[in-house]
Amino acid sequence: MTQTEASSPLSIAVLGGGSFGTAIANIIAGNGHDTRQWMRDPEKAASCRKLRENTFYLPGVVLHPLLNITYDLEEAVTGCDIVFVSIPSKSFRQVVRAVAPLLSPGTMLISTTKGIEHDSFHLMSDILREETQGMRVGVLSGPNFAKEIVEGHYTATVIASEDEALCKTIQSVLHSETFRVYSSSDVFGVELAGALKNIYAIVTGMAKALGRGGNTTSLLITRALAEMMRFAEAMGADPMTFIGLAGVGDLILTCSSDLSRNYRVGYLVGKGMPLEQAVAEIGQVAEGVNTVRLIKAKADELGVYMPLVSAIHAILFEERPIPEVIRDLMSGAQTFDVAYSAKP
Ligand SMILES: NC(=O)C1=CN([C@@H]2O[C@H](COP(=O)(O)OP(=O)(O)OC[C@H]3O[C@@H](n4cnc5c(N)ncnc54)[C@H](O)[C@@H]3O)[C@@H](O)[C@H]2O)C=CC1
Ligand SMILES: O=C(CO)COP(=O)(O)O
Repeated sequence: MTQTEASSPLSIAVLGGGSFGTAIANIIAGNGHDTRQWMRDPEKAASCRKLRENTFYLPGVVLHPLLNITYDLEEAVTGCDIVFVSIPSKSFRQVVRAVAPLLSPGTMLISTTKGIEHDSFHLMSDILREETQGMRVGVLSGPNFAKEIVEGHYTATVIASEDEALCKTIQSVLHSETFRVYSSSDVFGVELAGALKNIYAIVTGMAKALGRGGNTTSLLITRALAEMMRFAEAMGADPMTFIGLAGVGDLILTCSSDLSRNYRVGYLVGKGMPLEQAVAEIGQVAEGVNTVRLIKAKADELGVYMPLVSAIHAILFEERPIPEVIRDLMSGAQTFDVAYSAKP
């Protein structure tokens, strides 16, 4: 597929019946493409088709007439040029494995999932490459609340792929009057940024619950960025990616709004609710909870200094009292503000 081909209508599937899958599918249908959204639950699919509304995840939003909703995976992906995968990281591999034999060679596979696979530490693009052969792979990530996208708030995101033509196609397919798509060739950095920022949304949500103000939020977001960049560098990603939309852009958004499920988990735990109950209360995926465990283990293994990750891990999984953890954080060594320099 070339850039010029993207201007004619394409066949595009979105896997996942949640809030983000629905938001993305609605944009694509709005741009005139043959769009199919797959959700595994036949009853939910029938309800969305009948009501032209996803009352389960995005109530109040009218689904575009060109959006076809199905629970039949084969029907969803057969003959598709592009398949977006909007499935939580926990089930991502299982769904990709099921869809792989149904895809034509050269299909563009785009992950929108901001998480890391449990046990393997694989990112979603790794899974796409491992479970399929001969496909073109990309990652979509950025400051993108599904609810705000469908409400038409001006929004931008990032498509990351080493395949420049793929980036151009995705820019064309998603671009609208209210939605812009920037490109990056740093797949690993963009994907890592999307997963990492969820951790700090839990932290800032907790700070809000404890009555902390703007100074504290700013302190947390800025030091979170420093941690993210340090970790990225240790993992071989380009730290500069983290000053873009998928890095600091998404960090600011998710750490400052209770539209974020991760922020809300942090808020509820900060108010004294047990973690499991907080996760159940949210009722949608909060990827950061699992990501905290994985990043803490990886940072320890690599010897990367990540005091905020250690602190939130101690609160969520080591039963350390919040005031004690905050005291430790505030009494840590006072080091340099900015560790990166443009100077040689
Ligand atoms: N909601 C948002 O504003 C944004 C979400 N994302 C990311 O997109 C990914 C998906 O998130 P959401 O759509 O928000 O999640 P969600 O919690 O709203 O929905 C998840 C969907 O996946 C489905 N699902 C779960 N396990 C499945 C399985 N085994 N087989 C088939 N379907 C399965 C659920 O039934 C549900 O329809 C997450 O990784 C999230 O980080 C990215 C940007 C924004
Ligand atoms: O990634 C998001 C916005 O960019 C959504 O964040 P949550 O998963 O915390 O809701």
